[in-house]
Amino acid sequence: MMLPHPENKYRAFPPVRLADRTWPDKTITAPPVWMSTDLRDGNQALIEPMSAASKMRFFDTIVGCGIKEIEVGFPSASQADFDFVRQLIEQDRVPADVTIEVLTQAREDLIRRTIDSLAGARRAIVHLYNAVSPSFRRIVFNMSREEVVAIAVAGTRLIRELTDARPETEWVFEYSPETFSMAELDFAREVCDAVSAVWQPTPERKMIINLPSTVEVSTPNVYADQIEWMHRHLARRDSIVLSVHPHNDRGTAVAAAELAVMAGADRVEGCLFGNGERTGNVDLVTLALNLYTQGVHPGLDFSDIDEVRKCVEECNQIPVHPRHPYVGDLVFTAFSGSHQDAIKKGFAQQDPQGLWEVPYLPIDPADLGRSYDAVIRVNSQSGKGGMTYLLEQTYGLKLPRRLQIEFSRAVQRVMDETGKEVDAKDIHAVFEEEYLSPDGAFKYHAHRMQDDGSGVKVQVEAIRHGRPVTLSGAGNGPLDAFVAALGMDIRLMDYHEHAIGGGSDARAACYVELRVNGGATLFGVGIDENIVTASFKAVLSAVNRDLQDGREATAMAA
Ligand SMILES: CC(=O)SCCNC(=O)CCNC(=O)[C@H](O)C(C)(C)COP(=O)(O)OP(=O)(O)OC[C@H]1O[C@@H](n2cnc3c(N)ncnc32)[C@H](O)[C@@H]1OP(=O)(O)O
Ligand SMILES: CC(C)C(=O)C(=O)O
Ligand SMILES: [Mg+2]
Repeated sequence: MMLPHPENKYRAFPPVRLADRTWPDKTITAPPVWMSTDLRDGNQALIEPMSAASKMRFFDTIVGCGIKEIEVGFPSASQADFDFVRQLIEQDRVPADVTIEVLTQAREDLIRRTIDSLAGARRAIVHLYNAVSPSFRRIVFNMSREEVVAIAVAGTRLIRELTDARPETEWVFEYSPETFSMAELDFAREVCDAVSAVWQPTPERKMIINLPSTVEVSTPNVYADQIEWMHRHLARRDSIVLSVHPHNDRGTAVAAAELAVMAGADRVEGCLFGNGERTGNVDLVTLALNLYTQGVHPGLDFSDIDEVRKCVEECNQIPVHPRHPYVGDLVFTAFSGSHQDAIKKGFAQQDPQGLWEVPYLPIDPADLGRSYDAVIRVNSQSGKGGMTYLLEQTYGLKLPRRLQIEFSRAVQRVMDETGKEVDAKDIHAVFEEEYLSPDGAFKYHAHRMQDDGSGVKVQVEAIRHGRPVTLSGAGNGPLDAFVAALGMDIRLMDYHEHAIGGGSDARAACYVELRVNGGATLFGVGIDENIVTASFKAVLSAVNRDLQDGREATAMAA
């Protein structure tokens, strides 16, 4: 089935005539004022609006993130919203540097109730809105342009009158021409100018004009043009905080907000992780961290982002998507081999004091309180990089390169069988089974060693096929003597060792690559508190693997 033809049902949103637009050449060098509307726009979009306890928990989390303006509800809409505002004020829950905000329609009874809800507030933003776009004027209000302007002006006048009568509160006024994104620019300006003419803001006592993409209907460059146009044409611009409020209907709210700030916006309204009506409000966390990765501090704290997410998910009862920027479960995870390889090399070479340069990771997960362990995950698309990274990070095992290649085949076999992702524990289990298995033909028991300066003699007590045996040999060093004691055709091709852990718990890991009976080379691994014992165990590990592979070894005949 094809989608029906759209030409007769939908039309393109017209571009803005702004040939001398300046925003494309701008960069963002300072954060905007952030306003969280989680408790209003976010809350009104929930299947079940939050309880007072959840709202309070969410409020404290928003404060903890460092957001200084918080829209806490629509107090004329319900007793619950009214009571929550009262609770914040009466219980003195609002820190001195935080301002609460409330929304109201431009209707007299609603405005009166809204102002009542704020009695006793130290500072408050009263947010008035009415829709201005042609379709809303026609479909929702059945009003002319003049009548729509009159609603806004009357609402503003009443708020002015009511707030003037309560000078104990520091009042800030915000006006939103709702549906701005779909409105004629000259009319949006006309309404905003009419409102600011009533409020009479000054550079010392600014008002907020908030230009929402109530519904996102165009590409973000068009929204940026709309904002730049308003930025240039609004009356009393020096007395106005120009705010934007993008929704995400086309999935480009973050881009729209960023371009809008480049176009002159001073302030952004949104929600944490992008909750909100329909496809959501713009995600403040993504915006803030996008800035952070450009070297501009957003002035917000997401250093324990998982805690913030937990609160938001529990209060909203909506999970954050696993691929959500910065916070999703899978965003610091690489499954594919070439990504894992590059990330592993990046971490190894990253200068802790230098510029962040780990491939594929635009941000250091540690900055967000997320752990490196979550970075690499292994499934059938993965190469050796991921699995060896996990072994090193979790178990301190630093496999030499050729062993990595050999071992990755063993892990791949397991994944091909199960078809599932494996974690560090699973990988370690495969490693133990392959290299450290106690079930091999040879088992080390004990050894004695003599070094007379000209050579080394060893006597090794071992179990071979369940029977105790004593093996003796001499050589240039312990390993040479031990290989001689085995009486087999063995060539030592490569040898690596390193310590695991430190202090009294330290152990040694030895990796040997042997050619047994002229066959293909293979690795053995030994781990022990004693470095010599670890090397003997590594040789036996390789020999056992050779025997297991069904290759004939001279030892079998002995
Ligand atoms: C884009 C946004 O997010 S805007 C915020 C939206 N949020 C909410 O609506 C949540 C809270 N709202 C509510 O609980 C209710 O809508 C209330 C209590 C505010 C009002 O409820 P009601 O009185 O039943 O009115 P309702 O919401 O249905 O609004 C419809 C009426 O308000 C008028 N209206 C709508 N918006 C506005 C406005 N901003 N200013 C003035 N009048 C408005 C409509 O024209 C309509 O009038 P009509 O009945 O004469 O045709
Ligand atoms: C009230 C306004 C600002 C709003 O939420 C919107 O237009 O999306
Ligand atoms: Mg909104």
